[in-house]
This record gives sequence, structure tokens and C-alpha cells, in this order.
Amino acid sequence: MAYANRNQGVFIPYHQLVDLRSLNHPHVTFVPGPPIGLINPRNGPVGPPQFVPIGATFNRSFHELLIRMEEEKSRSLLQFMAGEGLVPSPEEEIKRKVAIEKLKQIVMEWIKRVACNCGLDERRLRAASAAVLTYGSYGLGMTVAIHKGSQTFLLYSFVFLLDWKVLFVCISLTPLFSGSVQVHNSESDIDALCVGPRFATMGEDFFVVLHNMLTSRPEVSEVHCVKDAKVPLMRFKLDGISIDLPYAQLKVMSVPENVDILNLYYLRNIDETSWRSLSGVHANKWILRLIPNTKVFQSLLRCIKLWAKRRGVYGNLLGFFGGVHLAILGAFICQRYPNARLSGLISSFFGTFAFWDWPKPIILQDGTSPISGSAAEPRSLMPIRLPCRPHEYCHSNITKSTFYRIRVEFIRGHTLTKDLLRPDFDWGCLFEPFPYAKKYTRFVKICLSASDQDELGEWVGWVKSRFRSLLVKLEEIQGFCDPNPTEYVDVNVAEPNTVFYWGLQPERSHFLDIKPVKDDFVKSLSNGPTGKITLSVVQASQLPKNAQFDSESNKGYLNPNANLNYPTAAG
Ligand SMILES: Nc1ncnc2c1ncn2[C@@H]1O[C@H](COP(=O)(O)OP(=O)(O)OP(=O)(O)O)[C@@H](O)[C@H]1O
Ligand SMILES: [Mg+2]
Ligand SMILES: [Mg+2]
Repeated sequence: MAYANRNQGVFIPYHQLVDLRSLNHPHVTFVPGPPIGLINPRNGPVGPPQFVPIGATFNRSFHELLIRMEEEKSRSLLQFMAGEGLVPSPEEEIKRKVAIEKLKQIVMEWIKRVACNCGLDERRLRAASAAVLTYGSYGLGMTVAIHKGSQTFLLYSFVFLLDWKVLFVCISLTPLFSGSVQVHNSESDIDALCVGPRFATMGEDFFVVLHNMLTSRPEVSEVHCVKDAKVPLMRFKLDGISIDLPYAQLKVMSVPENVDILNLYYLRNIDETSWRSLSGVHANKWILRLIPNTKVFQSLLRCIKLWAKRRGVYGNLLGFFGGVHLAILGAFICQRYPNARLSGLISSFFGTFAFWDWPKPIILQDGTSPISGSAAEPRSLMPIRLPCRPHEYCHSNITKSTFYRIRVEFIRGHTLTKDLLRPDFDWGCLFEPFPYAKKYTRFVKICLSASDQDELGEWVGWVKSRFRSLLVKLEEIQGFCDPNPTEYVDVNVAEPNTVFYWGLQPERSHFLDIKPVKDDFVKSLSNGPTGKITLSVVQASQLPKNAQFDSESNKGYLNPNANLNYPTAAG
């Protein structure tokens, strides 16, 4: 809590400020004297208090003053994010919307064809319909759009000039372009669920008929079927945009384009796989329902995603966070601090998770069930529960190394943002790229290559899906391994290639016989697409230039928490 002393000023544990406000704390009037000092709620004052120059505002109410400062910091954060150039341009946005419209048209054509193949009568043929529902990060940003580029938007729709329907969608979406927020960025894929009626099967109609229709289109490329995943899907590029398309089959004869997927009528008797495929759409709908303020949530999510990517802790296949994990963590903070501004939420995000008592699970409050774990899913080191029935935990590939890395990053985030109201605070430091070359002396280099780009995509996807076992193996031998999720290209290799550099524990990496590790890993890759793989141990100086990032402010930052030691091989 905040406490005041006429002689010493007012001390506020910063990440609790929002608590005070949500409790409707009575205004506190400042007395003349030393200005605000910020203390760490866990350990007491941190060094000499860092003063906020509130100058002539001593007599303003505490509440108003804090809000004003938080708003200023939030604005500077939004400016910072805009300056990073990661927000998709209006042109890119139109391209995405047009791609989705095209996909909807293809799916509609498909369902008519399937209905025809099934020999449905004229009336049923006419009524046959299937839907495409966007979810994932794209779906989370759909409710509100961001740019003020309505003219460009319209112009573009003419440039694309597909047909009247696409044009109509573009025109009808134009008023939405009024300065709000999107969650995805230009690198994100589009996650779209294809929802079909009872007569359209997954095995034949989706994975064969629709697959063939997609491959025959000139604007579609790199179509891959991922049939043996928990959520089977087709992955392809449409107009150059990556699309993940799983399938859910409902037990109805026709699926309206705007099907309400939370309506129990549509969910009767559906099979297990369809249920799992629907969970992404369900999760999004619930997240958006449970948060108090969509716009602030979307801003927060964009920021923490950028932070996770820059700090090397984004990528579910490598044992880090995926988009859904961060969306739930962000929603959790928004629920806890419903009145906080963006900057307060960022500070609370790190303050909360830096000290979280893992593996205590993160569960969004939905006002229904008492909080309980799910028996269905084995607990991960950082369990995060999906906010939709059957309330499973998000799938996670986290290992003890990635758990360590994430916790260190949370603590770093907390150290940097706990007193972000100080005048010299700069958002840039929070988002500085992780300086791999400075942190580790040796790396495992994993080079994947294939004869063409298309084959390489398939090969890399397959190997990445098996990466966890390689990471666990290296952990067994080395105690710690940091699987940098960034994909590099080795310009000295003639064939199309993708390269990964995984950091090895500084104290343990003098000797590593990589051959048996490679042999073991290669065995685990035998049932999938083929390509070349080489594993070697390289020095930090052999990293490509763009992986050698080093910044002034990273100097001296090695392990921000003396109690958090590198995991050891023994556990
Ligand atoms: N590990 C997981 N556990 C549960 N659901 C998941 C998991 N991974 C993905 N999903 C579901 O699939 C959706 C799309 O996943 P995806 O990996 O594309 O992430 P995203 O949130 O869209 O982020 P990005 O912008 O990186 O694409 C998620 O929003 C989630 O609903
Ligand atoms: Mg996605
Ligand atoms: Mg996806």
C-alpha cells in the first residue's frame, strides 16, 4: 500500500498502484516535501528512491496525478510501437482481408462441389454452405481495426478488384479504420477455421477435394497437409500470406457464413477432432468476453508479443510462449487491473509473473467454475488454462531451460518497468534484442537444407515439430541450452537453407560430442519429409552478423537474479 510521511514523501509500490485505483482508493493529497519515491514491494526501497519531478503538482490529487503520468507513459509506448514499423500497413491489411474473402469464396465453391458429389437434391444443393472463421492473433484483432487509411483502403479494393463481394466487404469495413489496435503483425499467419456440414468429411472432402482445389489456384502456393497433429490442418500461402486452415465438421446440413459457434445447437454430437479444431475460435471468443477493455488488451498483447520476440522467448515449438499463451497471460492481467492504463498493465504484467509461484496455473476468471486443474492434460512447468470448455491447458513444449529463460526475462522486465514513471525511463530497453553472442560462448548450429524452397518449408516444419526432443537431449548433456527461435540463412551453403543457433551453458560447453546427439535426433525424423541436416558446435564469433547484436545497456546485465542459477544436468 502507499504510505505517506510528511518528512519522507510518499512511497508507492508501483505495480500495486492499479490495485489502489481499482479499489477506488480515496484521493490522497500530496503535502509539500520530497516527491514520490518508488519502492519494490518485495524487497523494500531499491537503492536511493528515484524521484518523479512532480513540481508544482503537489496539490493535485494522488489519483489524478497517477492517471496522468500513466497516460503519458502509455502514449509514449504506443508511439514507440508505431515507430518500430511492425504494424501492418493499410495495404497489407487490405491484402489480408482480400485473401480471407478469396478463401471464403473457394470454400463456398468447394462445399457446392461436395454437395453435388454427394448427390444432394436441388434444394439442399442450393442451401449447402460452409463458413470460414478467423481466430488466433488475427481473430483477436478483428473486432477493432487500427489504421486511419480509409482512402488507401478503398483505393486498394479497386486495385484488387476481385468482384463486387470483395469490394462490398472493403467498403463496409472502411468505417472501422479509426485509430484502434490490431494484435497480429506483418509476420503473423492468418488462422482460419473451415466449418463444414455433416456431409463434408475431413479425410476425403477436406484433405483431398479442397486440397486439390487449392493447389489448382495460381494465387495459392506451398500447400501442406498436416494430418497427424492434434489439430489437423492445411497450411498454405494465398497471395503470399501464410494461412493455417483446420477443419471442423458440424452435424447440420448447412453452416451459415456467420455461424455462432458458441450456440449449443451447432455443437451437438460433434467428433473429438472437430471439437479440438473449434477450441481456437472458442478460446478467442471467451478471451474477448472476459476482458474488461478490448482495446487496452489488444495494445498490451501487441507489446508483450514484441517483447517476447525480441527477447527470444516466443515460439511454442521451441519451448517458449505461443500467441495463445501470451493472450491468456495478458487477459489475466487485464482482468486483475480493470482500470489500469497500458503502461500500468505492462508494469503489472512483469511484476506479477516475475514473482508467480509456478507451477500454480494461470486461470482466467469466468465467474463459473471453482478454480481447479484439469485432469486431462499433464501439468507443464508454466500451466496456462484455456478459457473455454473442456478447460484444458494450453499445449506447451516448455523445458527446464526455456522455463529458466522465461523467468529471467520476466525478472528483467520487472526490473526495468517497476519504476517506469521515472523521467529518464525509455521503452527501448525493454524491447532490446537478446544479445546471444554476448551471453554464450558456444552454440549448436543446426543447418537444414533442401533442393528447393518448397521442400525446405516442409522439411523445416517437420524438424521444428521434433525440436523438443533435441533440446531435452542437449539439456541432459549440458544442463542448459537456449534454443534461439530466430531462423537464419547461411549464405555459404548453396542450397536453400534455414539455420538455428542454440546457446550452450557458458560453464559447461567446452566439450560436446555432437555426433551421437545428431544420430539420435535423425532417427526421430525418419517418418516424415526428407531433407539434409547438419549439427555442429560453433563459437560465438562464427555467428552471422545479424545474430551478433550487442547494445550498451545489455552490458553488465548477465543474471538479474542472483538466486536464479542455470539449471543443471541433474535437474
Ligand atoms: N499450444 C497451444 N495450445 C492451445 N491452443 C493453441 C496452441 N497453439 C495454438 N493454439 C490455437 O491456435 C491459434 C493460432 O495459433 P498460432 O500459433 O498461429 O498463434 P497466434 O496467436 O495466431 O500468434 P501468431 O501471431 O504468432 O500467429 C491460437 O490462438 C490458439 O487458439
Ligand atoms: Mg497465428
Ligand atoms: Mg497459426
